[in-house]
Amino acid sequence: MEAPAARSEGPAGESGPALAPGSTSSARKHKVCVIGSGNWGTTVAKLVAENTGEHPELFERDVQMWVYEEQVELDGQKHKLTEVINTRHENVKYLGGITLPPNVIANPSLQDTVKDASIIIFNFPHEFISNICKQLQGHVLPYARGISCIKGVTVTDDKIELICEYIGETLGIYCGALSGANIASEIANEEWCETTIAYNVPEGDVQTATTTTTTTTTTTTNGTSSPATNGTAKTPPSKTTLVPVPQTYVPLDHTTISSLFSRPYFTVSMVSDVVGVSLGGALKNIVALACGFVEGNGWNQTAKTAVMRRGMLEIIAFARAFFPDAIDPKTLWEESAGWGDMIVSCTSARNWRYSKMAVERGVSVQEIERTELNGQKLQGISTTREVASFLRAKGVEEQYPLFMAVDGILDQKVKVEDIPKLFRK
Ligand SMILES: NC(=O)C1=CN([C@@H]2O[C@H](COP(=O)(O)OP(=O)(O)OC[C@H]3O[C@@H](n4cnc5c(N)ncnc54)[C@H](O)[C@@H]3O)[C@@H](O)[C@H]2O)C=CC1
Ligand SMILES: O=C(CO)COP(=O)(O)O
Repeated sequence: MEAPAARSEGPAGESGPALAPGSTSSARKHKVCVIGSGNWGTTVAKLVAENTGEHPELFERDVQMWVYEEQVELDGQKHKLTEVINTRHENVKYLGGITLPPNVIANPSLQDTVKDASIIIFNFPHEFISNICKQLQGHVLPYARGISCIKGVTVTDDKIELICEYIGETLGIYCGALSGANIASEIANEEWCETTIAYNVPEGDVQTATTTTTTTTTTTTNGTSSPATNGTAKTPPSKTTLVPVPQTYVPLDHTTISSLFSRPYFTVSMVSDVVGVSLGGALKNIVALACGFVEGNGWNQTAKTAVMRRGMLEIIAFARAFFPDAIDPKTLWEESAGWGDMIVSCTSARNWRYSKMAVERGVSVQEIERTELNGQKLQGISTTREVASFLRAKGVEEQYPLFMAVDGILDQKVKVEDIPKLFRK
């Protein structure tokens, strides 16, 4: 194996802004890293690294990608996954067959990955959030900003938090959310799709005419902005006192964030509804499991459509009940993070595919996750568990019959064929 790709030179210190090659501006560029290297983590690292390479005036070129280190077998020998990624430029375990840009650099150290990063992209299965955040505490720049691509929630007894809220509070930074109808393998193959990024530029960060904490803009791939329709959403008040991004940096606004994620094959819509974007992505995984169960049971598209419709009603009810000031109902209707994600998740994504397989084979979906996914995770399983336990703690489980039925099916206490009875008046 050839030597691992070298790290790029460190960023300039507070007093010495790094100048982009060929840039006439003295603004300090952002250093970007990705925490997570699964199917979606690696895909997002690929697309942002393409952009950091194409926008040297905005971003440092190299993107450190944290890899949960493991051994992989290649040519009859065991190798560290990080070494394989850095030499073959391919994540052979989680995104085989896709060549990564050489400026994606696999790093087994969490602390080293986030060192000097002003933009941190969080992208790993949500069950690891607490452990990872604990290890990151005290190691991120005080003014770093996050984008969570994670679909899930965190629940402690009768308290529920969005993943981006949890990250923000644990690390003392602001964190937005990216979610949409996004199948990693298709995007890695550069097939076109859309996504939604919810980001409220924190007060005190550099602002431009098109980005404020209360105004939403929709930024297209060509960088134009237009007024968005869902500008009424409010972000839950942050309990954290934020350190502003220093004015020496390139402004960290909707335009810069859009430039980091937009690709010709990845259309980004920037909004402000962090709750709608986060909950749409997290809760649709419960509905996707239900759709797989129903289809695996031999029922067809009409039954599945009923489940999707019922599921969306429960998502909206859940958001209104537990995040009452923050959800903008338009997000779920108009954004990729709403109905778009619901449709793709219930017709072709992993939670649907493997829950269908479980019923067809007569085994549990947990067993299928263990035997068929080669380390990938079905987020619907843990999200269902967490949401059901939260609803029980709140004493409102009867108001969410579909969510609770999925929990019962996972426990083998409810039969798939009993689902229609739950909705009889
Ligand atoms: N794969 C997809 O098409 C999409 C996934 N997402 C979301 O992205 C998030 C990340 O999912 P993927 O990248 O697909 O992951 P994945 O399911 O493909 O991979 C699992 C990952 O977990 C890591 N891991 C295993 N044990 C660990 C531990 N103890 N601590 C930390 N990490 C550990 C593995 O190294 C691997 O990177 C999820 O919330 C998912 O819902 C969102 C959109 C699309
Ligand atoms: O979120 C996704 C599609 O938008 C991917 O869902 P799965 O994790 O079920 O593959």
